[in-house]
Amino acid sequence: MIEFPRDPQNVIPTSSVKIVGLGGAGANMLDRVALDGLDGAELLALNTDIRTLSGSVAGERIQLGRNLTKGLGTGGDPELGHQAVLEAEDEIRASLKGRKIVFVCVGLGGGTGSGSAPIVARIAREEGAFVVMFATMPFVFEGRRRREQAETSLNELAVLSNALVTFDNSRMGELVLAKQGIHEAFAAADRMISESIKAVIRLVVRPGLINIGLDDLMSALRTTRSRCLFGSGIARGKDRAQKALRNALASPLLDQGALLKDAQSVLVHLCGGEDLTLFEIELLMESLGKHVPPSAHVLFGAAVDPGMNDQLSITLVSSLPEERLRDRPTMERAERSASGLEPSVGFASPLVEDEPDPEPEPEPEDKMEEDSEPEWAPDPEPEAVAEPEIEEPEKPEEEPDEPEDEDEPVAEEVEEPEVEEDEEPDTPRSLEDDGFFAESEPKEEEEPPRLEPDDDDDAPFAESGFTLKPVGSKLPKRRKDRPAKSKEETDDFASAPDDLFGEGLDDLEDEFAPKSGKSQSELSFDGGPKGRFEGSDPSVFEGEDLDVPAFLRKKRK
Ligand SMILES: Nc1nc2c(ncn2[C@@H]2O[C@H](COP(=O)(O)OP(=O)(O)OP(=O)(O)O)[C@@H](O)[C@H]2O)c(=O)[nH]1
Repeated sequence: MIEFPRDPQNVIPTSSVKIVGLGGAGANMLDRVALDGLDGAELLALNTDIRTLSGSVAGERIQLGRNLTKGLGTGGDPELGHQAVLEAEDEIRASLKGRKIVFVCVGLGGGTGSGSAPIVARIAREEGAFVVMFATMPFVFEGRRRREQAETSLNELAVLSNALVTFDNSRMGELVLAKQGIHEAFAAADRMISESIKAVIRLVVRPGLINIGLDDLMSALRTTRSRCLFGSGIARGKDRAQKALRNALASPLLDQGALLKDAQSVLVHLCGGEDLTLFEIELLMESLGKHVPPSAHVLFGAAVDPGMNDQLSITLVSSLPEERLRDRPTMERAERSASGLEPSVGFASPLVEDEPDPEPEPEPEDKMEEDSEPEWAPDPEPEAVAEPEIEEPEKPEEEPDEPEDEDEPVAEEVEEPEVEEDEEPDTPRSLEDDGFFAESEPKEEEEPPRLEPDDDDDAPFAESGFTLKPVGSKLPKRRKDRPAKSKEETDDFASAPDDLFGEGLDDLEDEFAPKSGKSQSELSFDGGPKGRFEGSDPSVFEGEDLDVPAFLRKKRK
């Protein structure tokens, strides 16, 4: 018999792939991709801020707006970002020349990223590349202005990119615990994005038995105003196909697989070692079929990689229109609320399906398998990688699955989960307003914070599901008479966390300083009973009573 070697079709060499990071957030995402390790693909960082640019691990860096911003950021002005990138257009074009596929990572909402992303997409398209845009939307607490800037840019990107993958930072903030810092929230978001980028690159770049082409990818991510649904899991050993699928569905971006129920197309990629069997593939696809609608267009790809040894990985990519996302939690929360199964707001943990999956699964739920782990593994904390409850019979009393979160009852108090964009306050919310200084409140433990149903300030948290808990009315409001700040101070988010926390502490000091101008009265140290020394002679040395504290003796002189 003559052996016919299968030729991997449509393989894109990694050398024709470039990953571009725009602005501060893009640079951080790029760093994450590089640190997580991605062989072959070249990295290019573009930024106005020379300080951030020089710290980037990207092999290639281009400064934007050399003459315009002179090495500084744009201070949150997308128009400056737009002009700045035009200054470097020739350099960027030269760098992207000949690339077949260009991935662009950007955090929308600031000036450089929002202003330059559409231009970079245009240049890459003009050079003949397929452009996949990974964009984050700002956290809710960043305020309306940033969100509007992000929306404007997103609208342009929807037209200019071939595939647009959006991530909501707020949503990804759910990967960190309430008490973790904002840096952890960003880091968790970056890890998730990095995993998604790597998975998509694997899908289209790695030679496969059944390849997923760029057109398939485009079809899976076609919806313009959508959120990316992504999950990736890996497992080995007995039942590895089932375990890998379960781990992929455990990704918070899939809400335990619940969001796939509305997906119109789902891209599935399997990768295993040389022992990958057809039976495993069939089993896995059959199980997946229970999570996606029968009408969904399932794009399937598979690859054999000897390096996987006995492991099997599955990657799921899909997208869901934003309006569906808005509707869905509302309905689910209302239903659960009515059934008493769930607090009416604040789905801080990934959603659990209302009805258990009828599919009986052999694995016990009480532990994560030793030989399997979700590939994204963003957070060592237990609830982030909790086993999906899709296979368990209904256990209503176990539904709120985060007993360790002492702030959880706060969510139960709120009865009005829905907040429209328009209802956001006009002025950007400060971190103080949103309760970021919970830790600095000394009496936090004694007096648990209460969100009132009519408390508009706190409502955006309900919508976002972001797990940093507000302490509501206990915190001081930003002072109206604060002197105007410079543009960089106000808008350069690259330094925002430190700035904001610093400012916040100042505010707290100011707010709690005595308003009357009177100083606090002093406790008297002398004159009271002296306990066991009562009646004994004072210890006088060189005319000074040593029993009186030194600072009081000084005062008396
Ligand atoms: N995921 C993630 N998002 C970030 C990070 N840093 C900032 N962001 C988000 O990205 C948005 C834009 O921030 P930057 O990228 O720093 O801003 P820029 O595009 O460089 O613009 P300017 O600094 O205003 O010139 C912010 O509003 C945040 O929502 C990060 O490290 N990770």
